[in-house]
Amino acid sequence: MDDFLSNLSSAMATFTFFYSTATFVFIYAMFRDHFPQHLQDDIQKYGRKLVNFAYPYSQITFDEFTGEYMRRSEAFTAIENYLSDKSVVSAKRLKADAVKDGQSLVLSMDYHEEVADEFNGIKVWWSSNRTTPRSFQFSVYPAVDEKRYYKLTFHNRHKQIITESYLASVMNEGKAIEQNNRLRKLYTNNPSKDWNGFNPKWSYVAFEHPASFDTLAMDANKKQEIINDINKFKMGRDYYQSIGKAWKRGYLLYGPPGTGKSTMIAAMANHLEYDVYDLELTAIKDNTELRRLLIDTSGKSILVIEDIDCSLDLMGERESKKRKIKEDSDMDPISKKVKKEMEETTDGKVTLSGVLNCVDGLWSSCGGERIIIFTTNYIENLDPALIRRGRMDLLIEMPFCCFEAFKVLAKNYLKINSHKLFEQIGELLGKTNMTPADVAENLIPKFEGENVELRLNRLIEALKATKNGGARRPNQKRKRRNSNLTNKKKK
Ligand SMILES: Nc1ncnc2c1ncn2[C@@H]1O[C@H](COP(=O)(O)OP(=O)(O)OP(=O)(O)O)[C@@H](O)[C@H]1O
Ligand SMILES: [Mg+2]
Repeated sequence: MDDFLSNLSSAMATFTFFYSTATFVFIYAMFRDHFPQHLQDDIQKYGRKLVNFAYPYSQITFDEFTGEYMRRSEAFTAIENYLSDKSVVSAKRLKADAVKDGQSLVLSMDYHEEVADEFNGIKVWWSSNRTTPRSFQFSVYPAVDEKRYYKLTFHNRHKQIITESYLASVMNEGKAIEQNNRLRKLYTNNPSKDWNGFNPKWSYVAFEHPASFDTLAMDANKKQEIINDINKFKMGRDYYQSIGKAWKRGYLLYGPPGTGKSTMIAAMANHLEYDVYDLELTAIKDNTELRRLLIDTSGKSILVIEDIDCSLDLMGERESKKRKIKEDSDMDPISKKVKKEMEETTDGKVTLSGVLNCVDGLWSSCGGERIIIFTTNYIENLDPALIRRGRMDLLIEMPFCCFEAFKVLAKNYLKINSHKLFEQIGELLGKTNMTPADVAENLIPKFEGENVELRLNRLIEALKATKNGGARRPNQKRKRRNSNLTNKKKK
């Protein structure tokens, strides 16, 4: 009997629902067809006021993926981090994600959970949501049309303070938490032929290079100038905004092999706590691919292009341009236009000026706090127009080992600040071109327990041999090798 009654009441409820919906649709159609437009507008206006009166709350939605290229939204990530702690306290259902490559766990609220937050005495509510795919799909990968988003709900009368102050504080706090949780990464670009939905443009390993400015061997004043420059850059958000310049800086490191260019990049990345993108230009076909790669990089990062003399065709870039102008002057205007388009799109070989233009254009418009570093062993091969101020902000020479640099290496490798043999070594270094890498090699113990004096004497012998022409020539031609920054297998 109970079953019968409950079935009857549910049937009646369904009937009532359909009946009222049909009535509403009918009345709405009458209203739309027969009422004059101005009356409809007034009624809608008052209707909205009534709804606002009955439900005086506003909502803001933050989607996980946004924009034409469907990049993961920075706001979404910041909110996720911001809500992490609050969720642990108040949400009933939590999700766990591994961060720092599985070294620790971050908890966040599960879908369709809600947590409350307070800002200057104002109460707001955050909910975590996802829309599931419309059709059933059997796949091991996440559904492509699944959308995740956060929704913020607050009273209408607090709209101004929420949109102007609360959200900014959520973003700042969320980004700070992310900075603490994240594992710093060294990215390398994959060959463009392999890019697809499941193979990303960049692969990464954990960036665990131990270099620091303390262990970097070079002239102390020069080192301090570089540290000041990058510190000023890191703190310069408002400055760059006030002068209307993109928040980016370009360095060119030049010097013979083994003078510490890659070590300097690692020291900079560690000092700034930035990720590193090691861009291998030979794996890219044209400027379009370069643009796609650069769009896929994040802020707080250093983009490195090592050995540009080996990666790019820089020699005579101007010469070939001059030649082209002469050839073009013999052509009719239509052929000229077609040729120009072909050169810009299909031919589109990557050049240093192409890279700089791309970086200037993209980074001026999408986010800041980025450094680009080029390295070369042969600065004399670069077109002076490309390394002028404004294109490269600072040229940093990494020279052969001087006495001051040696003292840093002695402290690193031998744990000493002075020794009776230092004077002789200083004299020899003044007359010899030996790289810090070669000096370091002589200071490393060759057998268990080799003492300091033996190692210093070996260095003295090597310096004497170099002085007499026995050392390897630093200016030998060579091909681009794997970056010295890479320290682990890719993921
Ligand atoms: N200035 C330096 N300070 C401390 N260590 C250095 C320095 N220069 C070289 N070394 C040591 O020598 C090794 C090679 O140096 P590094 O790879 O940084 O040279 P490089 O200038 O990048 O050379 P290349 O032009 O061949 O890429 C480093 O692993 C480091 O141990
Ligand atoms: Mg190097």
